[in-house]
Amino acid sequence: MASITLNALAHTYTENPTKPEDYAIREMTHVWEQGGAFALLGPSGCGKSTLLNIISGLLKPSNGEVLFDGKRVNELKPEERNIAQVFQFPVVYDTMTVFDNLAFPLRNIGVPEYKVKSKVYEVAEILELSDQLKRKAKGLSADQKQKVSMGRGLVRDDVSAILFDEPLTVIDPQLKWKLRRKLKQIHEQFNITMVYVTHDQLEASTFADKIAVMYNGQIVQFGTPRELFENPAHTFVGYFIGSPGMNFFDAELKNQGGKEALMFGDHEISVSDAMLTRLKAMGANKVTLGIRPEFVHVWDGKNSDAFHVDVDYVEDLGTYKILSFLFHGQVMKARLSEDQKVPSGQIYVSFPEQWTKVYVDDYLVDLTDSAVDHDKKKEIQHAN
Ligand SMILES: Nc1ncnc2c1ncn2[C@@H]1O[C@H](COP(=O)(O)OP(=O)(O)OP(=O)(O)O)[C@@H](O)[C@H]1O
Repeated sequence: MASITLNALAHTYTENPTKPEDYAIREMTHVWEQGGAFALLGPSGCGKSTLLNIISGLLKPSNGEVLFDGKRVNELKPEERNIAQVFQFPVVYDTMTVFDNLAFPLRNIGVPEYKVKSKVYEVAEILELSDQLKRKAKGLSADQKQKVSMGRGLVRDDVSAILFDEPLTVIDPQLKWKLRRKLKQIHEQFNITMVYVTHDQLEASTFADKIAVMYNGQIVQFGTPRELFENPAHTFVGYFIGSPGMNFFDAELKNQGGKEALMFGDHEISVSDAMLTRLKAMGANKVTLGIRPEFVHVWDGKNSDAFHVDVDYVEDLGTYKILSFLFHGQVMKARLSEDQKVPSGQIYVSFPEQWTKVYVDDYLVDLTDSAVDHDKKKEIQHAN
């Protein structure tokens, strides 16, 4: 078991990189603490597999270091790193029995046979494979094979970490949920550092205590599922997490009757005085505002403090409804609870100040950070 540190790590597949886009991994420093259950979440092509392959040693990074428990491992071969990796597609030996497949990683490092037996039985029990041990792997279904693949990752006590690269891709939807729960249970039982790569937010949040959201070769936020939902640090996190994602609209900082205000067309959007002061100090005249559909307040009747908007349509999703409305010509969404009246025509909505997030150059303006910190985050993204 180990912590995994990525220190000023960057990777390019291009021989002579000249611009940030030439990097599959843009410079990042990141720590996966020992024993944690983590997810690496991001869309296709954002660099997830590249990062996993660098950690496991299948790929040599262009810059920076990988450290396990503080020790540099860049020069170690994959087999010397004690990392177990479970891939999208099962890696099993078809001609071997399930028992021999599970025993393989242990026999490979010369573990005595009595220990092999007890460990294989233990892992088979957890994965509900005990009654399959004598079967040849060839006859197993895809999800049983993937369980064997996972088991091969779990049998060794000496692994520093287990990396899962979209491990449930080939699993039936009904079984996915069960296996995800199983993995979580295994994590609690074994206390091994686990990094679970996926493009699926539900998979990430059911498995992981903390999720790293990756976008364009950068980890743009590392936080609990709740933090990512309530306080997206980057517009991409707002857009990618949640269903539907965050509403975004552009606003301008203007002087209205001697006082600064954030305006969206003719509408003044309510943010704190501290935020207005911060934006002025940053020289940020144009900002992006974000509010989750769950936090848009839809009033039942007329309200002088709310915006008067047009209902576009209402989508019924069973236990809740999504209302689409037009706000100054822009389509926005609000989530209605089951018991909420379905509005039509013209209605009143408001955006509670605490849930109206302000972004400058895609990064959250966080009043708990200094203005300098905001610029630093931007700089990191544009580094290399
Ligand atoms: N061997 C390679 N040679 C050149 N470019 C590559 C290579 N492997 C990946 N890339 C590029 O690096 C970027 C990151 O790819 P990577 O496979 O790491 O992303 P990913 O998030 O794992 O995507 P997916 O979920 O589709 O596998 C992409 O632009 C991809 O085209």
